[in-house]
Amino acid sequence: MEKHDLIVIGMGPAGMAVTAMAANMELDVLAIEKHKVGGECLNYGCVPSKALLKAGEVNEVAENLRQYGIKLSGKTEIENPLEIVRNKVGKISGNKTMKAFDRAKLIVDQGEAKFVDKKVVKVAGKKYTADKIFIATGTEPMIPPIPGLKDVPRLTNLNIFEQEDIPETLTIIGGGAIGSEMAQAFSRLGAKVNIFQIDDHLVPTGDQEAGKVLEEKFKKEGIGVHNSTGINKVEEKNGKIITHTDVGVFESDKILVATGRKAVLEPLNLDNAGIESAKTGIKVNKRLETNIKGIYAVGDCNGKALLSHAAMHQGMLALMNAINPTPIKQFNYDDYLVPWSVFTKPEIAQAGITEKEANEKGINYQIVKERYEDYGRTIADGKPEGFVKVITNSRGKIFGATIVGEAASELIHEWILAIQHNISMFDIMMTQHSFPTISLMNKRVAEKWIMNKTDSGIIPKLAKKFI
Ligand SMILES: Cc1cc2nc3c(=O)[nH]c(=O)nc-3n(C[C@H](O)[C@H](O)[C@H](O)COP(=O)(O)OP(=O)(O)OC[C@H]3O[C@@H](n4cnc5c(N)ncnc54)[C@H](O)[C@@H]3O)c2cc1C
Ligand SMILES: NC(=O)c1ccc[n+]([C@@H]2O[C@H](COP(=O)([O-])OP(=O)(O)OC[C@H]3O[C@@H](n4cnc5c(N)ncnc54)[C@H](O)[C@@H]3O)[C@@H](O)[C@H]2O)c1
Repeated sequence: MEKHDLIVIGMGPAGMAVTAMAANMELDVLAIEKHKVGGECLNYGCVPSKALLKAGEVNEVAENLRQYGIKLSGKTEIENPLEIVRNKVGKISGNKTMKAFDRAKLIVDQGEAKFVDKKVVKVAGKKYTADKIFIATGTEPMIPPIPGLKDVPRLTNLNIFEQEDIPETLTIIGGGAIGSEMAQAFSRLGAKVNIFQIDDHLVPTGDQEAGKVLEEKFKKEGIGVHNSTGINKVEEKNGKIITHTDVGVFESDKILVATGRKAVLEPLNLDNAGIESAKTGIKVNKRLETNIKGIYAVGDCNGKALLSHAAMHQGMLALMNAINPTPIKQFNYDDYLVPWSVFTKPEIAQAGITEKEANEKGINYQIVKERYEDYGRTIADGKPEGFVKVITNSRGKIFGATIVGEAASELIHEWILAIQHNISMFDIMMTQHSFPTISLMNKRVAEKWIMNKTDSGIIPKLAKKFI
């Protein structure tokens, strides 16, 4: 039987991180991918969705040039944005990406890897063994049990980017990350979009107020947002999709289902290796090791965070744990905060806990908020929607930050750094940020925290005394 140092199952962001790092360390790696290298993220997720959002943004800017004093003679015409998106994905997944795996052995598109026992994996009729095995098999779209939904032609992230044209009308079930991003991308490229979701605000895992800012923008752009709405039935009639909801019956050309994800573990035959799993994914400890020594599960398949950067980070940590001879100084996944960003306009980004979570945890906190509409740069840019909201306390300890607005996905990293390394509001205030960057909003909110202090209490009294 062929023996390797490492076997990696699945070549999305998590598996790619393990494979590239291990091969770079001159370990002998076998990576097995049943479909395409790049996984969900590169082929059907992050990359095509961001490319389509960019096409939508460019069209929106072109259609609204008047706000900058520019007149466009004629109208923009939507030609082939989905084809351009596919070309971009093709370019990224080409030689440049594959070069990172030059030193590894890859088995791609030869079927699923399956456990034979805790040391042996089988693919395409051949058995392989390794000292360490990394499972990085990701998730698939979860289709909710809405009557009729399984019987109509439906879109998920797996086929939405394969369409030829932008549909005239699009129903989206789900107002989370995928639903919100795709609603704005397709709407800005000409589709009439309606979102239906059971939650009460867009991007429901995040801050409610931020979700409402996004909803207001969506409504201005003509996107229908139907929160807390049940869907009773979906059917196809004369080539149209008919969606029966609590708030009426809606007809559309296409329907996109974006209602969360599920790990598909049956094909792996985990039982043969005695690996434990739950409904949310493969069970792992803090070191990302399964209940079977030497077998790790990283990325979406363990259900800890459904995000590419988290998947890559987990891959890196698990590999470092696997090659670390000291059982004491292992890398603990829970020590590292996971930021997230939704790339709509305005963007929503989160670090640490939300206001709702602070309440649930009974934390004695105060909120400091700085609005985009009060800052010269964002007004000059024509991007006045949004805010930076920080959950802190009287000593300036930072528990969480929510940003909704232009460049939120960039600004959030300062707060991740602050929370993870115990940097305070005072430290942020004392750090120069160049003017007029949007990042300066972070310093302005820290200054506001100090101003709130100086508005009352001992500081004004001392200032008066010593002036
Ligand atoms: C539309 C969309 C947009 C997204 N946008 C973002 C974003 O902007 N930012 C972000 O951080 N995240 C985003 N995500 C989430 C991100 O795509 C996932 O978190 C990430 O892909 C998870 O990586 P992974 O390696 O764990 O799994 P995956 O990327 O799902 O890769 C798993 C791989 O394993 C393979 N596989 C499965 N079973 C087997 C088997 N038995 N044998 C061999 N191979 C197997 C699969 O074919 C797949 O290639 C988005 C997701 C979607 C759907
Ligand atoms: N920018 C990003 O980082 C990004 C972008 C896209 C996806 N993702 C990742 O992909 C994951 C999946 O995204 P998603 O949007 O599918 O899920 P999600 O968990 O973000 O949102 C699920 C949505 O589906 C709705 N829903 C669930 N069941 C329903 C039902 N029966 N009827 C009506 N509505 C229903 C919920 O109300 C919610 O709005 C996310 O957790 C996220 O981590 C990340």
